[in-house]
Amino acid sequence: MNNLYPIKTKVSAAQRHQLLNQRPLLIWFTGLSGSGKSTLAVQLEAELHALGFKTYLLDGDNIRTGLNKDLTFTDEGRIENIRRIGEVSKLMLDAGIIVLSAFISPFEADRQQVKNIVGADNYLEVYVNTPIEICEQRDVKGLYKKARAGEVKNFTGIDSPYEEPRHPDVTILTHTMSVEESVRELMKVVGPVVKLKI
Ligand SMILES: Nc1ncnc2c1ncn2[C@@H]1O[C@H](COP(=O)(O)OS(=O)(=O)O)[C@@H](OP(=O)(O)O)[C@H]1O
Ligand SMILES: Nc1ncnc2c1ncn2[C@@H]1O[C@H](COP(=O)(O)OP(=O)(O)O)[C@@H](O)[C@H]1O
Repeated sequence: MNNLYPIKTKVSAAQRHQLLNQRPLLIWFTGLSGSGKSTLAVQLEAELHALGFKTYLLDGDNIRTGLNKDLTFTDEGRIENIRRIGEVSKLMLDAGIIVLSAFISPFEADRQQVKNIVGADNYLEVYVNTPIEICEQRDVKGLYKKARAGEVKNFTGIDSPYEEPRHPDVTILTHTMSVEESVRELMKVVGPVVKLKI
């Protein structure tokens, strides 16, 4: 750090967390486009919120249209996208929030970097493992069709790589499970970590 002197606040992270009465956590969803990241993150957030947890969902639409609107889908663009999201997540965790992040995040090194940024204890990786054939059949946004036609370049799984997570905390097979079953699986893992208030 060059000539930078971060201020020392009077309120500590622990005090903020105590006031909110929860343990912050980053729930990091990774998977192909159309795998089910947003669907699961939206539903899981709704369930946590209904139980009284303070949450925030970060996904492509609220980040790539705002903070990261200068970034493309080249490898470099994706690397910087994930780095910034890791830093934003860190700030939100410091504030005491349970953060749900839904980004393709195709590179293992970048996911590891996020884990390092926020601290391993605060990071829970969810691999939304849906075969590309199923994602392509779903084609929720019509992007696979465009990518096959060459109208969208550097599309993940077609002409841009997706590296499978090596050690995900949870793997969800959306092609064999309903959304409800998948969220129940997630709650089983997330619940004990954030210490459900029941
Ligand atoms: N070339 C290319 N490859 C992949 N995805 C593309 C591309 N162009 C646009 N989109 C749309 O952008 C969403 C993925 O953005 P992410 O920020 O999650 O991508 S990444 O993590 O930086 O790889 C992705 O959203 P999801 O379908 O929710 O994954 C697409 O809607
Ligand atoms: N078990 C499941 N979990 C998540 N999505 C599922 C599941 N089964 C079917 N789907 C469907 O798959 C699609 C996933 O789209 P979306 O959540 O936008 O994916 P992504 O955010 O990864 O691009 C949705 O239409 C959703 O209804």
